[in-house]
Amino acid sequence: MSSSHRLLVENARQLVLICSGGEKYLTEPGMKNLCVIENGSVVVGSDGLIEAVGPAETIRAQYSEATFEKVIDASGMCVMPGLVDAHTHPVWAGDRVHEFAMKLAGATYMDVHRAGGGIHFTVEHTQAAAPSDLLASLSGRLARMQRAGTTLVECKSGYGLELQTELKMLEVIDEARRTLPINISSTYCGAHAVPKGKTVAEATEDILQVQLPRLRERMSAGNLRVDNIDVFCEQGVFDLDSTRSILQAGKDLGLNINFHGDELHPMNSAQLGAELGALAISHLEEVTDEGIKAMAEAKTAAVLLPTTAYILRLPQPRARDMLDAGVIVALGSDFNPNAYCCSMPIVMHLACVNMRMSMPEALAAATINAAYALGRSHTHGSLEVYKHGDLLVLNTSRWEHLIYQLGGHQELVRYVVIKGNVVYDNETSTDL
Ligand SMILES: N=CN[C@@H](CCC(=O)O)C(=O)O
Ligand SMILES: [Zn+2]
Repeated sequence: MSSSHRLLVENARQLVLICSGGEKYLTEPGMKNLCVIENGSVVVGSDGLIEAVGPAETIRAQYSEATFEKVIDASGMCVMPGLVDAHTHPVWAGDRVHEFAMKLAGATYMDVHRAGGGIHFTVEHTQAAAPSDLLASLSGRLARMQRAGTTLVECKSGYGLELQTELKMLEVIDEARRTLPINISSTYCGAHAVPKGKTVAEATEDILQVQLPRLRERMSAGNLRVDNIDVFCEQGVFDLDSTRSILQAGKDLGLNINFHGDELHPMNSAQLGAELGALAISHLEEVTDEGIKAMAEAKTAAVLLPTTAYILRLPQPRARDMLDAGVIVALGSDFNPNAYCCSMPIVMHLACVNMRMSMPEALAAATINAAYALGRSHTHGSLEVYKHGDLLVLNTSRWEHLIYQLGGHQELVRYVVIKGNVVYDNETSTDL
């Protein structure tokens, strides 16, 4: 092969493909047996897509005449797909460090919410913020995530709760998607809380009659891209009926259903999601056996959020029961002013220790299955030919160190690559 290519990463001690048969997701048996090549190389073409992966000597022979814009010698290092964060709330103003102190002193999430804090506090600050300030803080947060290895991230609106601010947030997300290297899946979450002074019925009516129709106009005019619709289905927030009507209306607009369910109380959100053909449901700390069965049958991904259960001291999501039942389990950081974590390696560590997942299961959940939860597993989530050349080079000889070394990703991540371009080069990376 004599043509020019964007990137060659060669001689990786371990090349973790995740899977190699075009799988759109992995369930428990596949998650336990990830596809790993010892001493492997990967080639990314000038279109940013993976052109070849395989044993180093095979790639060397195949590309002996080729030229590359960049070559990374990954001898002694590991290469894996970029991580996928399937659930974040990264657009907001006004941190909530004072509430962290309240919660440490014993207040529950709903105590703070009912007292007008929590999401309401963030809504007030986000409504008042200029789009340029929101974009600046979003960009900084996404850069942090990228340095921790995330190359595809879901970003929600939901701190507006009225048309203008929800649109402002979605526009900021869209601007980030157009201008930053990180891949973004955008989610409309206008039903994140019931605005102060409104009933659930009034809030639902506003979403159905005002917000969604305007969103439809903006999307069909081609000046706003939104991928998913979300609702916080919870006691004291949106009940099952209002959740159903909002999600169905979003689906009618062509959005993927991807919502918060069964977090603090069993709401039968899992059964509702399965009935509506949801692509994913997040949280699920309180999911029932029937809900687990329904999700497995409907192929609705469970996006588990270990930071939330950790910070709020909630019961852990039943990851093992879900995996055993054949549910597609994915992971997300849930980055938001309540759970301030930008690191998927830390999320995987918590999933292993607190939710009893194995390291291969956690990595599959943070790559191919998280991509599935965002409807992107045909292009992301594994190192396979024709997928995006999004990958990490880790300064360690075994990939499991990324999970084992709690917080160690800051030293272990040597390069982050998106579509064959190095977007983070960590010269201070060390292998101890
Ligand atoms: N549970 C609802 N939403 C977020 C929290 C958002 C917030 O507290 O600002 C979550 O997923 O944890
Ligand atoms: Zn959330």
